[in-house]
Amino acid sequence: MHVSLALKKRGDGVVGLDNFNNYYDPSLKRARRKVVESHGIFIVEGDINDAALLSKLFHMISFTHVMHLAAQAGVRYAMKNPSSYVHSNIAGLVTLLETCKSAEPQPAIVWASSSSVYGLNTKVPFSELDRTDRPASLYAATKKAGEEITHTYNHIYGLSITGLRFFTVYGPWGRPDMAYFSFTRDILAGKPITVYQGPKQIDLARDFTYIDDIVKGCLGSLDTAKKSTGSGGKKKGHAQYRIFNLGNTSPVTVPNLVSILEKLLKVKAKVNIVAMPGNGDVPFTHANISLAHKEFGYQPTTDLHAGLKKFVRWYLNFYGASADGVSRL
Ligand SMILES: NC(=O)c1ccc[n+]([C@@H]2O[C@H](COP(=O)([O-])OP(=O)(O)OC[C@H]3O[C@@H](n4cnc5c(N)ncnc54)[C@H](O)[C@@H]3O)[C@@H](O)[C@H]2O)c1
Ligand SMILES: O=C(O)[C@H]1O[C@H](OP(=O)(O)OP(=O)(O)OC[C@H]2O[C@@H](n3ccc(=O)[nH]c3=O)[C@H](O)[C@@H]2O)[C@H](O)[C@@H](O)[C@H]1O
Repeated sequence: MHVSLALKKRGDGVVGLDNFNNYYDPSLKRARRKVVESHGIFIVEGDINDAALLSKLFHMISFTHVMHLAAQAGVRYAMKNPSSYVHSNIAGLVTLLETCKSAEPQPAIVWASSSSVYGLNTKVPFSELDRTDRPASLYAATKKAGEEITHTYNHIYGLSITGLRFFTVYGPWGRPDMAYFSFTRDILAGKPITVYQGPKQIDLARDFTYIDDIVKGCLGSLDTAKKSTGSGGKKKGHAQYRIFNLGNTSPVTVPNLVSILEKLLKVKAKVNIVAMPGNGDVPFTHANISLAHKEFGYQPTTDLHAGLKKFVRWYLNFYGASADGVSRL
């Protein structure tokens, strides 16, 4: 949503595609659709596995770029519904790449990988050159596989491809399954929240990255993603294959996230602290963002307090003062 609005605002033509699945409340997805369509962005309802639909779209429109964000997200849900990750993050990606390599001309592709590919790395901050062969979750493994699969489409068909490893993105219109969102909902409803703790009771920490900073990184990488040199599936010159971290400048612990929310919501949280279950979570993430900064000037400017303040303002407006998680729009 945010990327498409930013592209439209600067004058780009934008067409979106989403299958509006029910991983979380589809009414939130449809509310986003209303916002983007009110700005003249057309959203096609469909699945990236629908090769015929993609082919029809690419015959109708000569896309110069593809910003591929469609995926089954969420680290912990992979243990409940593994096939959804294969469907969207592997099969769906390949279907999209097959369409792009045959397109005339081939679009430059920028797609969302994930900080989770760093898996069980302990060297921080994570650099793009660090090992990524020990994913801790199926989600992470599908994103790592995506990086390997996109590399082959660059190598064989000359597709220009950039992978962006986002680090725990949050902000207005975000995802209800993520901690910042579900904690806000439950704290306001007076329900207990569960805070996971790592080995030896260490606090878990994330490089929480505000959505507006991520959008700037996406547009920066789109602008520097040189168009492919191939056309119609035939490789010509050497096209770009790039990977960048898009994170923040310093990680914040989950207990600190909770205390910021308590202050913003003016409600004391009821916290159950439990040992981090073996659910694919990693104790911490922290990005080295120097490569994205050097290549396209990526520089996050929103710290967690400022970002959560904007998120809470949106949340109370969208769900209303009762904030019971039911949209009033
Ligand atoms: N939010 C984060 O913290 C974070 C961090 C790292 C990477 N990412 C990646 O960024 C991208 C966007 O994530 P998000 O957090 O906005 O999640 P999201 O679930 O809100 O957005 C993904 C969208 O893709 C759609 N979708 C899923 N499978 C599809 C399919 N097969 N066909 C068509 N549409 C499909 C969903 O309906 C959803 O609207 C994802 O690729 C995710 O893995 C997110
Ligand atoms: O950067 C990524 O690539 C990933 O970012 C995001 O994953 P995470 O960083 O795990 O975000 P999130 O679930 O908000 O948990 C935040 C913290 O709260 C802890 N957490 C979580 C839930 C809970 O009930 N209690 C708790 O302590 C939890 O253990 C963690 O320490 C995306 O969801 C995912 O799609 C992926 O893309």
